[in-house]
Amino acid sequence: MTGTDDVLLVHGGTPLEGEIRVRGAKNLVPKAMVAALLGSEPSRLRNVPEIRDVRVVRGLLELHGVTVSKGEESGELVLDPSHVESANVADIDAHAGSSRIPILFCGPLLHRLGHAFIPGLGGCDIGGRPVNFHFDVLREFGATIEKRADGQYLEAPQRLRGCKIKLPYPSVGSTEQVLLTAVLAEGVTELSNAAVEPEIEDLICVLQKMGAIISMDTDRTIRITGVDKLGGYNHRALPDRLEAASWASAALATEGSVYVRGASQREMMTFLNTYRKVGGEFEVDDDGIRFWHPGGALKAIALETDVHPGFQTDWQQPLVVALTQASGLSIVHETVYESRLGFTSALNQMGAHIQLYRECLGGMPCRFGQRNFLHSAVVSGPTKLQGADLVIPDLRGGFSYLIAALAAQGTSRVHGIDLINRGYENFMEKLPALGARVELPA
Ligand SMILES: CC(=O)N[C@H]1[C@@H](OP(=O)(O)OP(=O)(O)OC[C@H]2O[C@@H](n3ccc(=O)[nH]c3=O)[C@H](O)[C@@H]2O)O[C@H](CO)[C@@H](O)[C@@H]1O
Ligand SMILES: C=C(OP(=O)(O)O)C(=O)O
Repeated sequence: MTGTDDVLLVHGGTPLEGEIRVRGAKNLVPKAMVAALLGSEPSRLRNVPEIRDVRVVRGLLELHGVTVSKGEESGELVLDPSHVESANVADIDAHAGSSRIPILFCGPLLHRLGHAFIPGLGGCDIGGRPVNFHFDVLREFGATIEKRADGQYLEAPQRLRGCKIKLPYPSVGSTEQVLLTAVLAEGVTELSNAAVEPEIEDLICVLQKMGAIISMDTDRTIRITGVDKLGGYNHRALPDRLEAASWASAALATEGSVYVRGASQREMMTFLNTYRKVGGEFEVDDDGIRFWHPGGALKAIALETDVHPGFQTDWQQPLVVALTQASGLSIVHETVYESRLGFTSALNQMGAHIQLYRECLGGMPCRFGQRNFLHSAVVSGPTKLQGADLVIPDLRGGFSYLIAALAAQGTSRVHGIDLINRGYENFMEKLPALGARVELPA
């Protein structure tokens, strides 16, 4: 999509009503695809959504000699890593800035080839997003790393060795880096202060199916006993709890009712508790969750994002739009990313009252409190939103703008909607299916 194709006209004021389906998680599927690189046999990944991040990783894997083809069922990919050793990666620069996933190729490529090249990373612009923990842990395993103008060059002079690592912060990507590296390293790796997001547990399930030996303690410690060889896997990806929560927030903000087929309660417990505190209703059945606005006033809340099992940061932006419709003062403390509240200035242009603060307005001081970042917000509501011209800043901020435009009176022009394809499967079909009045400009 380019030019006017990348703009969506949203005529607001209609509640979202109906049913949509979520498939596998954006934050698991690409990593499970990378895991296939570690195997000596083909892997089958099911419940794969058609989103840009999957296409990007597919391209990268193919460049590295993995044959990726469609399986028998819809949403199934077969990944055959038999030709990795003979791949020609001359075009890898074309993948620079595509997503955050290339950094996770380090361990698998070092095991298979003894070297790896990682181009510049992409991902949402919601903070500095350094990768220092990743490179620190790879050095612990015995890798050498050289930073050049075009990216990072890594080598494993000998087989990587298991080690004892403590992460400075329970980073999702760094935990995945350790997992994807330790499974074939020599000896035992003990990782403390690990991230334990549901997508990480699902990646551990994938690796265990391949033959890895991994245990998880209740105190954020993960132990991995390296093995000499891994096979393939057959796995159904866990559902996307982030997409599900986005549609739930859209139902609340537009005073609608949306059944999210595929949504799973277990991975969404913290979100569901918060949703109930705001005044949203939900009903869980075996196939999904219905979310709705029961009528009457929504309640203001205090909300702090955190690592799992806390309130996931990727749920924050869509829910903030619903909080503009709650009565009273809501407090939001973003503790995972230092710059994830910038999207609120456009909501203010639409009529919201959101004030940002550099202080930690939460129960506990976070890493950003003394560092001059606008990472807390006070949302006063309820406020009537008016349609506006909006430019999408990042993935969840983008979906939040769609929600705000749908909840607003009048028409909004939302620019940059292609970014939403990175993590929301078929959202352009799902919106009208829920009764949203959206159109591409003539
Ligand atoms: C593709 C994917 O799965 N993305 C998710 C992943 O991102 P990602 O894996 O990039 O997020 P991390 O958990 O690593 O980052 C969390 C925090 O740690 C910091 N940090 C991280 C690595 C590092 O080397 N140094 C460092 O300082 C980051 O700047 C950030 O402040 O987890 C995030 C937190 O749940 C989610 O919001 C993203 O949707
Ligand atoms: C921040 C996100 O993703 P990424 O890490 O891929 O930028 C997200 O999914 O909201």
